[in-house]
Amino acid sequence: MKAIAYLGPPGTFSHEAAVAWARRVDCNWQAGVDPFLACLSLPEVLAAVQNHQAGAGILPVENSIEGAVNLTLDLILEEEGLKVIGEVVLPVCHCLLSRAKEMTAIREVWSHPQALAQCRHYLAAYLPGAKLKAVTSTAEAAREARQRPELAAIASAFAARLYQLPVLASCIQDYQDNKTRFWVLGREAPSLPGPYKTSLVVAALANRPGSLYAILKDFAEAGINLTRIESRPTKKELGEYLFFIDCEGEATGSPLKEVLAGLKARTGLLKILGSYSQDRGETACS
Ligand SMILES: O=C(O)C(=O)C[C@]1(C(=O)O)C=C[C@@H](O)C=C1
Repeated sequence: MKAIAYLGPPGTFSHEAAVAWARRVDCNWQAGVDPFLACLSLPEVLAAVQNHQAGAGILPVENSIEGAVNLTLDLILEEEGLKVIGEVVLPVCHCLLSRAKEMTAIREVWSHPQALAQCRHYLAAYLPGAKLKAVTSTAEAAREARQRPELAAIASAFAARLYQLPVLASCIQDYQDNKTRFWVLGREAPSLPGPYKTSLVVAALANRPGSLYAILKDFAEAGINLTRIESRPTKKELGEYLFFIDCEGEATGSPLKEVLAGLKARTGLLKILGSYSQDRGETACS
């Protein structure tokens, strides 16, 4: 079994999602071999899978507070050889980690931009004077907070244990039931029980009235439930969009198979990103 690549360093939420995925697929790891590969960025996670350094890669795709992770959508759109082989829905409980003796001693708060955004109200209420700094991951911020007591990191309880940092406050996200959904990228989906989901990207042939409606109508008439729709600019013309759609069912099974065949003939672009076992979000918090 090859490694699972994730956004590092160790202790990120992506690391927790990688652990959850390894448990789900019941990996039989070789004793003494680290089954996880920490990468510096999302493009590096993808590259590790592309060049066979890793068998799977974990990419955050959406968060219940902040919405889409656009970089992931753009990376997967350009990707040719890999597909979405799974998903992990992770509860995200943010903690304030610091060696500061009291809150008034905190001069800076570091974290991943998504985490800073998810805790916007807390930061405005409790640390209004602190300088906010966006870094590559929550664990990177925790690593720095270990070195500098005037700095606090927003990161997980898992990172607090790993970097031996005091937890000054926990569950500081602006909405309590915070979750991030990750895609697992790879070559072949493992055989896991259903229900299944399919992710795809579609673009209308022309920018005219009813073109998106015509796409959605096919799903509705076939009784297929859409679980998500997200638009991204085509990057070619202002006002032109691609639609990332997640729906229930497998691309090779009826009635989705017939709907996709119909769409292929009538749309400007149809890219199937993958069919995979649905995660009902039962993964436990760190
Ligand atoms: O920095 C981390 O811990 C990550 O795994 C990245 C990331 C993200 O990109 O959204 C993952 C989950 C949380 O939403 C916050 C940050």
